[in-house]
Amino acid sequence: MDHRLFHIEGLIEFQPRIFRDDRGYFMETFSMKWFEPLGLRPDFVQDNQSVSKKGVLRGLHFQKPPHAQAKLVRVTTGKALDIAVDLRKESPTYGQHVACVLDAERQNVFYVPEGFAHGFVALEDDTTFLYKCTDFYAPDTEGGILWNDPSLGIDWGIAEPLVSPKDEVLPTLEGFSSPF
Ligand SMILES: Cc1cn([C@H]2C[C@H](O)[C@@H](COP(=O)(O)OP(=O)(O)O[C@H]3O[C@@H](C)C(=O)[C@@H](O)[C@H]3O)O2)c(=O)[nH]c1=O
Repeated sequence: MDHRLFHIEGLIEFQPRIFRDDRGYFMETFSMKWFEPLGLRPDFVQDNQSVSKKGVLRGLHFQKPPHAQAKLVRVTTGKALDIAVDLRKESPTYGQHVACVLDAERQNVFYVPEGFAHGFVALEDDTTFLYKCTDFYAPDTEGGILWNDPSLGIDWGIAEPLVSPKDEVLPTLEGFSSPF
């Protein structure tokens, strides 16, 4: 299993080993052994799955403390451009983001710790997005940032994504008081 770090501390991309043979393939999709050498032990308590048509954009979302979530995300069909925006007030990279393409062929996995807003756009039809979370769904604590806030400077690579009404009215970063 290889991993890659980014200019924003805390984000990790994992590339699990895929064992192919005549039957197909086998792979580990999560192991605590990926995290322990990095000094981490995320306590995942919920798994989620969504399917999106090409051009669907979900985000940018987070849950506020005490129900903040770290997420371990991947796609099993299709492809997604995944975005994590650093909302940690004390972080030198506050407001900056990382883009990570998640690809069902590569089977790469992206770890987004607490303190980030997270979102993705489906680059193909039937993009099946799976993720583990370290806290339960707590709708009263949901928050978000507007996906096309110019101050974020995110290149989503798609002109007119399909966005939920809820996500269209999220606030921009200006004047936003981060809970992290
Ligand atoms: C997130 C979530 C939603 N739901 C329900 C509420 C709602 O009726 C329906 C759809 O919810 P949403 O529109 O919030 O789904 P969606 O826009 O896909 O929300 C997700 O977006 C990505 C980017 C994330 O990072 C996730 O944490 C989550 O916020 O599913 C749950 O039951 N449990 C959950 O954990």
